[in-house]
Amino acid sequence: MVELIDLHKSFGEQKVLAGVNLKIPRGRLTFIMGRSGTGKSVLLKHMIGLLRPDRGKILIDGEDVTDYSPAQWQRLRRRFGFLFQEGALFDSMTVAENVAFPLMEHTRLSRREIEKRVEEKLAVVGLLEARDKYPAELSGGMRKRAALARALALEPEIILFDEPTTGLDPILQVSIMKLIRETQRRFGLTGVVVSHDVPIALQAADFIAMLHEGRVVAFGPPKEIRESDHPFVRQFLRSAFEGCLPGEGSHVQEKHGD
Ligand SMILES: Nc1ncnc2c1ncn2[C@@H]1O[C@H](COP(=O)(O)OP(=O)(O)OP(=O)(O)O)[C@@H](O)[C@H]1O
Repeated sequence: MVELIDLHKSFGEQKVLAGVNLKIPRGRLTFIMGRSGTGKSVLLKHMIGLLRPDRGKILIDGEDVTDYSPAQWQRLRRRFGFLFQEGALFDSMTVAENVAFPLMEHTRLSRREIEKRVEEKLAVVGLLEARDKYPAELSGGMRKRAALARALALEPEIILFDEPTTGLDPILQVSIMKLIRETQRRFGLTGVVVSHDVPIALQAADFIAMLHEGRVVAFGPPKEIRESDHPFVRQFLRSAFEGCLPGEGSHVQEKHGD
């Protein structure tokens, strides 16, 4: 569905993407992982035309969209939902108004249809009760759920999450990830998650792409990634489990212990 071919991107002297090849499988949840500053968000932004590559191609459903005009991208983007790190809600709007916003901007649905859609999406994320609250009155987890409802409002085929669990306590991290996973399955969405969280990724992902030094150095289901013999992948997984109590994560440490 989304295919990146030999994608290159530099900012001035800084080379960020150095030949990324990645096929995002349709209807599955793919995690993009890698160290901080390695270009995961930059990669995500190429998928929705917010950045243009210096070289390489972006295919969506087999169509080359690399040189789409801003107007073409804008139309295409209606098929995407986003939940960005800074994906702030509008503070001056209630939860329901926030979810309604993209519908008012991008559709010709009637007021009643919009209200119905907003209710549906708030029900999916368990926030119906908070519909008239303002973002400042919500906890961090509720804000993420509201942002998820907003991302779902346009009923996208593809949904992109940039660090959806950052800033939440470990229990909320798991519950948000579960919600993302359930929603993705329920609607058969193509999901892309950028995350640092190895245990969550190993549990929730259908596929994991490991980005390192500007390239995807490993791609596969969690089991394959776990068994990868790529030195960076091994180091990345091992670091995630360092500090665990003996026994926890030891399968990774045993396998990659050196
Ligand atoms: N618009 C831009 N202009 C200049 N440099 C940029 C721009 N966007 C990103 N960069 C640089 O590209 C590099 C990769 O950034 P990116 O945000 O993609 O990293 P990341 O892997 O998502 O990091 P993190 O995990 O910390 O969020 C960084 O060094 C960043 O400063």
